[in-house]
Amino acid sequence: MRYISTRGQAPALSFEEVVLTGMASDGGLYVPEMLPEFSREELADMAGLSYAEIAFRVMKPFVNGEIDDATFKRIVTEAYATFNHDAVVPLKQLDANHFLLEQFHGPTLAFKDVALQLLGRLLDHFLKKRGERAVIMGATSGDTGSAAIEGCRHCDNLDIFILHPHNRVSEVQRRQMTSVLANNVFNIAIEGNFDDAQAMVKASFADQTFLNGTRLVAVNSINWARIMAQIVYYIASGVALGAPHREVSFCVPSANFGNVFAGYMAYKMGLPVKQFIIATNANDILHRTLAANDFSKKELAATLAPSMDIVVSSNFERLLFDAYDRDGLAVAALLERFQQEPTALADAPLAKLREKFASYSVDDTTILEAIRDAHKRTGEMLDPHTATGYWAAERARADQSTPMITLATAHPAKFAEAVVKAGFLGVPLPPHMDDLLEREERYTVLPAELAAVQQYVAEHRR
Ligand SMILES: Cc1ncc(COP(=O)(O)O)c(C=O)c1O
Ligand SMILES: N[C@@H](CCOP(=O)(O)O)C(=O)O
Repeated sequence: MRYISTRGQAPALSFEEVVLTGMASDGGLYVPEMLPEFSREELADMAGLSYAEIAFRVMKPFVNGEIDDATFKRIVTEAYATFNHDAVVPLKQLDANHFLLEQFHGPTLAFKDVALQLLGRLLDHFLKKRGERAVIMGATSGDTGSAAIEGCRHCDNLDIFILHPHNRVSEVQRRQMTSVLANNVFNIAIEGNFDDAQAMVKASFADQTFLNGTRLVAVNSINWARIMAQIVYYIASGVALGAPHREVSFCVPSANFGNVFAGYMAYKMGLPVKQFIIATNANDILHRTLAANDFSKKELAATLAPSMDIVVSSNFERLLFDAYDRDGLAVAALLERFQQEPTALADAPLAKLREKFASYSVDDTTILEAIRDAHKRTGEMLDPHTATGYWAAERARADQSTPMITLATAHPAKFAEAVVKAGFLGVPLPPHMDDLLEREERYTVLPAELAAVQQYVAEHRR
């Protein structure tokens, strides 16, 4: 198994190399040259296995023998032992055919833990084996940051720099990052938005001279290992609800598109999926593109679902690569146009996407309505991101008898503002975060300027 760039001009990499990098040198993202496929029998055999065992089976072909089976199994088992639910991502039935896939039982209460508990351990494994150090630069709209810090902070070979948009993440999210006072963890509050932070991280991959030869590694979903780990829960939840013998659909609160793209990979690997519903907040580029072929930037809006306040959706590039029949040059040309001016997809790729994907955009008022409605109908308290998915799924499934699995991407305790605005008293933090709001914080505020950020990283890395 080799990994190739979505823009077709960068060297192919091994699994180890792809884990230890970020973007491809041509500005693209890495994807497997060929996807492994599971037969119906192999899928059926996974029903009833532990999450760690399914994870091992699903990810083994991607690892390609570059980690021996016993070691990889240990890494996977340790990663998922950090979750406080035996099922890791349990399914909760809301009604006859609507299910929530609860992805917030990890250490930092959002779906990012599923991949980052694994990625931290993979980085530790490969860096120790090589006797190398590395610098992590990550951009976060609130959830990736704490999950990356939690997943990687025990790796002494890593210095972790996380950029979050100043005053645009929830208090709980900020404190989850800034109260980690380890000497290899550096939080930078950017005077800008998530897109600014993500652009600076990507620019740092494109020109790494400021690091004088030290390796730069990504923890965002531009790193293929993030997607790989996220494929697992689609397969695990699908087989739990009867796949491959029946189809399932998924509704995914989406922004940077890593989560739903992982679902699409699961489908391409053999999981029978009828449809993917993409739910966005008011930052609706994914919805506009699918519904109206309007692939254009719009000013970023601050919403009640702040982790999805993203305009430039990184992983959409991976889907475009597939939709454009893996023509890297066509993808590169489209994305260069997109950076300059409003653009549109060609007819054939758009038609291909519409075969499998539908989309909804959910504004703040509707998010609050969805939180209230879900609570009244099912007794569940949803976080505002999950609420976008719940609302979209309820609309989308009106014409479907297929089980609908809505991804519950975060715990409501992380987003008190929305919960209170919806008319509730709030949700307590779990015991391991009881004193979060009293913990000491450490972070540095910087302007949204690449030179300032790179200078900070160069000066502070150990
Ligand atoms: C809680 C939550 N839900 C949904 C999303 C959207 O996921 P993705 O960026 O993979 O589309 C994010 C982050 O982007 C998130 O933090
Ligand atoms: N919502 C994310 C944004 C970054 O997405 P990623 O999946 O590419 O890491 C966050 O919470 O930081």
